[in-house]
Amino acid sequence: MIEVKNVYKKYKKKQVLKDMSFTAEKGQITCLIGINGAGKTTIMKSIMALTPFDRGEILIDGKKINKDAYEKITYIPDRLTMLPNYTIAESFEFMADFYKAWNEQRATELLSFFKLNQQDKLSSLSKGNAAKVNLLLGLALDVDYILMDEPFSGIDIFSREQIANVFTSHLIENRGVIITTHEINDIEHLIDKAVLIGDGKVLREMNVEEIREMEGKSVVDVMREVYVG
Ligand SMILES: Nc1ncnc2c1ncn2[C@@H]1O[C@H](COP(=O)(O)OP(=O)(O)OP(=O)(O)O)[C@@H](O)[C@H]1O
Repeated sequence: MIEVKNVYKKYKKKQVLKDMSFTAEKGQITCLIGINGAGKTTIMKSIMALTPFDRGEILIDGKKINKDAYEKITYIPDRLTMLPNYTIAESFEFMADFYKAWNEQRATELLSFFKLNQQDKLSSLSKGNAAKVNLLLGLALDVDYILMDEPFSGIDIFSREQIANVFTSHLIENRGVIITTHEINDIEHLIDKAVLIGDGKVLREMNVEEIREMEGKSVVDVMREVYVG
C-alpha cells in the first residue's frame, strides 16, 4: 500500500499541499482528481521523492522510500522524456540497460497491443502514439506500483480507448496504480478509488463501487457536490 500521511509542501511562498492524506492499495486503480494546479503532479513527485516535502510522511509497503523501494515503483510523467532521435527499439535498449526491472517480453506484448512499429522514431510519432510509448516504457517494468500523470491528456478517443483497455488487462492486474486526471468521464468505470483534491487537500476519498451501490451516485455526481456545492 502507498500511504500519504499529512503531507505539506511549499514552493517559495505558495503552500501547494496542506495536510494531504490518502492511501492507494495494490491491485487497485486510484485516481487523483483535481483542476489544473491542484497539486496532483506535486504529490506524485513527492511519492517518488523527486521533490522534497516539508512535513508529513509517505510510506510504500510500510517503509519510507529508499533505494529498494525504487525497484517496486515507477513514475510515468505526462510526456515522453526519452531522446527524440531514438527509435522505439532503441528506447527499449536504453530501458534494458538502465532498469533491472525491465521486462522485454511484456514490452513486446504491449507493442503489439498498441500496434506500434519498433522502427519508428520517437520524434515522428503522433501525440497518441507517443503517449502509448510513454505508457509502454513504464508498464514494461516489473514493479508493484505505477504512477501515471495524465495518461489520457490531449489524445484522441480511439487512443484513449486503447489505453483504457490496458487498465482492464492482465498487464495491470495485481499492481497498484495511481493516475491523475481532470477529466474523469472516460475512465470512471476503470477506477476503484477516487481521491478528490482541491486547494492542496483531499476533499473526499471514496470507493467508486461503494458510492455507486450505496448512494446511487457517480464520481461526477460527487465531484459536482464537492467542487460546485
Ligand atoms: N517547481 C515549481 N516551482 C514553483 N511552483 C510550482 C512548481 N511546480 C508546481 N508549482 C505550483 O504548484 C501548484 C501545483 O502544481 P501541480 O503541477 O502539482 O498541479 P497539478 O494538479 O498537477 O496541475 P495540472 O493539472 O495543471 O498538471 C501550481 O500552482 C504550480 O504553479
